[in-house]
Amino acid sequence: MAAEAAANGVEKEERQTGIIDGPTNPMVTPLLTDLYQFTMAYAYWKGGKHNERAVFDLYFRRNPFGGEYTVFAGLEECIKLIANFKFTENEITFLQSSLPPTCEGGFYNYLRGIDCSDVEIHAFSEGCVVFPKMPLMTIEGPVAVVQLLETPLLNLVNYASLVATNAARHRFVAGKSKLLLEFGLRRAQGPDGGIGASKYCYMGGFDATSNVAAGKLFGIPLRGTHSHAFVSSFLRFDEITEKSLHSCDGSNVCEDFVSLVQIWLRKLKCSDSLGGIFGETNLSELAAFTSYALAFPTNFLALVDTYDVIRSGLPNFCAVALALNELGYKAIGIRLDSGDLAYQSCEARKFFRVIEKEFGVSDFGKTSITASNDLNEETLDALNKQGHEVDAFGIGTHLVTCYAQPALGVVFKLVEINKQPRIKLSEDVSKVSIPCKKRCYRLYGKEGYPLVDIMTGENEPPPKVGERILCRHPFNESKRAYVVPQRVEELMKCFWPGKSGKDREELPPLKLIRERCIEQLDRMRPDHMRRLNPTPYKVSVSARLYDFIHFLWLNEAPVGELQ
Ligand SMILES: Nc1ncnc2c1ncn2[C@@H]1O[C@H](COP(=O)(O)OP(=O)(O)OP(=O)(O)O)[C@@H](O)[C@H]1O
Ligand SMILES: O=P(O)(O)OC[C@H]1O[C@H](OP(=O)(O)OP(=O)(O)O)[C@H](O)[C@@H]1O
Ligand SMILES: O=C(O)c1cccnc1
Ligand SMILES: [Mg+2]
Repeated sequence: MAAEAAANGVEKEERQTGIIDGPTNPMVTPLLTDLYQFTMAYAYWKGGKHNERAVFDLYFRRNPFGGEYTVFAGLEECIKLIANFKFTENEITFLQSSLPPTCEGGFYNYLRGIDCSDVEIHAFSEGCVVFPKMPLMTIEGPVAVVQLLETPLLNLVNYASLVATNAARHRFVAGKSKLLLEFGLRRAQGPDGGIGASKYCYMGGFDATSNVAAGKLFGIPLRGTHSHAFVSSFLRFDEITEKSLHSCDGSNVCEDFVSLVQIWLRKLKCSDSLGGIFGETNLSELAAFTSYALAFPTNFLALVDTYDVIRSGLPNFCAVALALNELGYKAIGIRLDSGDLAYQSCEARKFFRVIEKEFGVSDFGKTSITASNDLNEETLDALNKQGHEVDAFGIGTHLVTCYAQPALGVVFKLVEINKQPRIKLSEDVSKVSIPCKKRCYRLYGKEGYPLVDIMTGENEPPPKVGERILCRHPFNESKRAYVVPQRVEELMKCFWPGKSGKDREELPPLKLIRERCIEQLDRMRPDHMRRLNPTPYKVSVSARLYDFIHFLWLNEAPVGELQ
């Protein structure tokens, strides 16, 4: 394992060519592709076609999760791959042993020499809200090289965009004021799934992750509580040997914090307003909470459902929180991880408010309530409908595994070769590709909302503010509309100029991408965003592009013969 890691390190060093770092995951190499990309590359090379200039579009056909929007994610990792795309000798040797022995040696010399310096990439900015059929990325370059990129680019964009969209959808249901914590690492599809989930859930609007490696790699805020194991690991109070605690301002020391907690529990039991709600609480749980508070007096948050939330966890938490309060500390709150989260959160809030009033502890009623346990869009929606008092949600399995829809169908299709537009036909009209190298615009209406996205041919004049333009459904003749845009936004920017001499768009830090994503989602018309029967956002082509698609379609489709 160590030798392998060292070898990977050497390979990585050998590969570094650009000023852009390599992909986050060292498994992302030019070999992370399907075999058929190499066999096609060989056949292109053998046929002398490998340097023909090709244009591919990367796009998807349907929004995920029954919604009408998608968040585009994964671009930075794509550019990191492109910037460092170079075969190592070791990889060439492996390829030589994997392709048929009839493949000529000259091909491997060709592979040795290739990189992405002649590849040009235009793309939407990462974190943008995107829609079906629009090219998210356009990749232009020597056909054999771009062909090799198909699988890794799809791999880097598919899950990233899916999980970022899932996160955005969870944020939408939870509401802006809630703290959203991604807790999915243990359930994610392997280490890369876990790291990717943390990065892209943050991008899609989560506030923090429990994944420490992701915190280090991407600067995502880290948050966490503790587990049931910590609570059940305690049997008795006398396990706590170091009982002293400095007051928050350091002015005095409480020599026996354990006794102070027990005094507060008795006070709670005797309280007029709380009397009768609980009797004997679980004392091993109280020992666990006390010990945790001694370890983290400024960050005390307790998981209260190990034995019984109302009869034990809640009063035990409050006893510790009030003892901390006496020393000038403010407890953070509780986490609920089972049972009826709406009911329990409301009960907990009542309990906190009573304490605030009865013991005069200001803001105790606002003590934070975190909820977790198999949460998803539906449960968040159900909690909202019932009414709840949860301030923060910890979400794992459903979020990171994209349980509701495990894949986004992003595809990579040839749209032009040697300046000749190409089309892929299908019985299923939604699968017909849109030919040509294109330009993409978002047209905004009077109210400031995006109205429609439109694709035009590369050399068509762009839509102009205040000028009426016909927007046509790419395949359905009767669906068309005139639009007078109040604002026109060109959507694709050059992220990798190749030899074009264009400026390269900078890759922004994750935090800025997240801000862009949140801002774009906010700017959408609400009916596109609602969960039930959202209105589809219109994606269109110019009249000229429409005519050209259908001309090419007729040209390429064989005429049937009836017998
Ligand atoms: N008020 C509520 N309305 C709708 N769904 C809820 C509500 N409260 C909790 N849930 C959801 O109900 C499900 C309860 O699951 P389950 O029965 O497995 O948990 P539990 O038995 O309470 O907890 P555990 O088995 O983890 O101790 C979870 O998916 C949770 O998110
Ligand atoms: O439920 P998720 O959305 O995946 O969130 C993460 C879960 O992971 C932890 O416990 P774990 O599930 O490991 O054990 P538990 O089911 O017994 O709580 C935590 O207590 C949450 O319940
Ligand atoms: O910090 C937590 O509470 C946490 C982290 C991961 C999974 N479940 C909970
Ligand atoms: Mg669980």
